[in-house]
Amino acid sequence: MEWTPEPHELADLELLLSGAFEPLTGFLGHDDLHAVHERGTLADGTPWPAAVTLHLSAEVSPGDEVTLLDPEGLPLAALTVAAQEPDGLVSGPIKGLGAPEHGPFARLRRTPEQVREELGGRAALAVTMRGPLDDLSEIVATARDLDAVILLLPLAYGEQGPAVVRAALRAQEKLPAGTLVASVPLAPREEPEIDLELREHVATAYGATEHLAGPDPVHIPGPPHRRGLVVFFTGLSGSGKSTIARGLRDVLLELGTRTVTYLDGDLVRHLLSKGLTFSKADRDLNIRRIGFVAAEAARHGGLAICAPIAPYAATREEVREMAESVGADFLLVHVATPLEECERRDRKGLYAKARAGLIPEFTGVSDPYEEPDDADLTIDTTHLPIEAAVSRVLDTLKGGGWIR
Ligand SMILES: Nc1ncnc2c1ncn2[C@@H]1O[C@H](COP(=O)(O)OS(=O)(=O)O)[C@@H](OP(=O)(O)O)[C@H]1O
Ligand SMILES: Nc1ncnc2c1ncn2[C@@H]1O[C@H](COP(=O)(O)OP(=O)(O)O)[C@@H](O)[C@H]1O
Repeated sequence: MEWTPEPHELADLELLLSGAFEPLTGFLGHDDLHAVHERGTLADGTPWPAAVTLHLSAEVSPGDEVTLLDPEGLPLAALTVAAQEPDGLVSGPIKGLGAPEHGPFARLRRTPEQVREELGGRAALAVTMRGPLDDLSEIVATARDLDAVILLLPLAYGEQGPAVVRAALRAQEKLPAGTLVASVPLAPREEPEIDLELREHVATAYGATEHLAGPDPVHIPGPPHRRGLVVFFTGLSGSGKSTIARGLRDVLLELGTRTVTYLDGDLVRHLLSKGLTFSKADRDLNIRRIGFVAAEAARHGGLAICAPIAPYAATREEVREMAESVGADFLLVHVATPLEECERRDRKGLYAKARAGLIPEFTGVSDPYEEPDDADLTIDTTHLPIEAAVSRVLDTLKGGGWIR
């Protein structure tokens, strides 16, 4: 079978294949993980600080071969399953099928072996970096004391990856001639001590005789009016989502201070999600697609407005995570007009049809709507003029500093 691992798993896979995670040769299984958590070693006692795992939600059996793909479908490795835990974690040896040779600064992704060869047995001071180096003098002095070559290892992972490599190249220009740079896709670990220990292991694999950890990057988020924002309306059919969303879009366009992307419900169902039904799987896919486009707009500082029913809490949460993962904010507006009122309005005559059994799986009638408990704003439009509803959203945006 084929499987596309998550981004952090793919990063670990690359390090497993390149030898940067030596002595590991594959994803860890139950006994090794237990030992790592308990003692900071593998089951056989070899020091190893961090979990390196792969989660596979499909069921596999020992001996099965799984082809691991990158998000574009390129085969990266073959995993021979040793075991699968009840929670889906899969262990087993892996074999590389092709080097991932694309992406920014791919030419700087050298294997530990290549770097060690270049060092040719000289002492090396490795500096692992997750952000710019603010003090080069300490590095220069340490390298001089040790009579060592400086090896900058930008830990290029995720959105910030290219920026970290650029910081390493800038530092390289100011450091002594002969300073090497190799980019390492090491995903950060949650616990700082474990992250640091893992960085040391990786640095050693690259031939370091000494390791310095660069300073943690300082994340100063931009002011809210420059940050991306996804305003996500959810509610029953006829609750007023589109009416309020359109009103909001128009006011924002009149103000002219933000770039607005309006993902009109009809447009979505007729273009982006054409052909999808109202089954749970298709509704989820519809919402994920909307979330993906909205997050892309917000990634570049845009303000995206979406107004689907989005009946499932877990899927709404996924969209929140998609927005936040690109550094944008997410605002959930629950248009909480009760079913009776939506049905009384019945603008499109759909509730009548649903009651008559002509439309199956109709939200609120014969299909679920999970009320949000995490809404940033809740609006019941039963006795509210449209302008007042739009004003409530605008006030929230002003209050949060998203518009000025
Ligand atoms: N079975 C069923 N259930 C709910 N809604 C239905 C259904 N069939 C068609 N419609 C019409 O489709 C609109 C909802 O589409 P969404 O894309 O917002 O739905 S979802 O978020 O994917 O659940 C919704 O439009 P709005 O009234 O604008 O919400 C309905 O008119
Ligand atoms: N305060 C309000 N906000 C939004 N819509 C309202 C309000 N009061 C009455 N309505 C009416 O309710 C209906 C909502 O329809 P629509 O916006 O298409 O809902 P949805 O997109 O949630 O299906 C419209 O006919 C609209 O005029």
